[in-house]
Amino acid sequence: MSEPILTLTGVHADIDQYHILHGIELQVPRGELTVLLGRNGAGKSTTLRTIMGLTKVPRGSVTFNGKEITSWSTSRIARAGIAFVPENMGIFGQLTVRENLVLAGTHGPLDQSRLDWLFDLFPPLKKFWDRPAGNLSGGQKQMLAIARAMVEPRDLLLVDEPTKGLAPAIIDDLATAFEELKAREVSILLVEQNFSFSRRLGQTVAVMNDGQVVHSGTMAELAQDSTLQQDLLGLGLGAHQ
Ligand SMILES: Nc1ncnc2c1ncn2[C@@H]1O[C@H](COP(=O)(O)OP(=O)(O)OP(=O)(O)O)[C@@H](O)[C@H]1O
Repeated sequence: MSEPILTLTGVHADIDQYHILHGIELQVPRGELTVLLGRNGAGKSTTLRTIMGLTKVPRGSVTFNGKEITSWSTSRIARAGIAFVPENMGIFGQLTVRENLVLAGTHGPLDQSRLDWLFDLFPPLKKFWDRPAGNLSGGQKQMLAIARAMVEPRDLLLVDEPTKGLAPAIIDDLATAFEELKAREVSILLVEQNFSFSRRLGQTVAVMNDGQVVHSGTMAELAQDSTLQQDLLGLGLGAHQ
């Protein structure tokens, strides 16, 4: 296997006086989709925020593309090639799709070939180009949020719970969009609680509980092993199957 694009080794993280992550071990293979599962409060969002340099890391290391980025600023981490879609998506509802994308660019005017790449991935963005983003469906808003994060080329995409609050038909559209991203071998780390969505998309999986990764392996192994599933579902995933 080639070197993982991202490796967390013994990562601890604090928010104010609270110790939230207790020694995270996580590897994200290059060109694959990795799912981070776990019950509410397990520390999944904090793990993504920590990768982005948004929480304090008193111990441990984060390595991206062979470079240790643990103490880098968030803007430097983003420029180094990590895109982040937080749970609230961070899109502007009153601005058009085009305006949302223009505002996300940091290197001047949008690159047309990049836009064509994004339209090919997410056709609704082209269709609703001049419409307010607030009028898009929940799944289309997620597509716009991902497009904003990747409006300039990035090597790794972090997405926090994209299915949250979405109806099943919309989740299906979103899964198709992620399959398109996978087909382009974008490296993705996806936080999810929806196990069927995760099983459909994930190649690698890590499961968190109480600020630690308690299981990691292939999604195929987890999908076939009902005992293992039962153990992990016992952590609280069952309600979201
Ligand atoms: N700003 C904060 N101040 C104090 N504690 C926090 C803060 N943010 C998160 N926590 C705590 O950190 C722990 C991990 O939260 P986190 O949001 O990372 O979990 P999660 O696995 O993403 O859960 P969810 O699916 O509910 O978002 C939880 O116990 C949470 O209460």
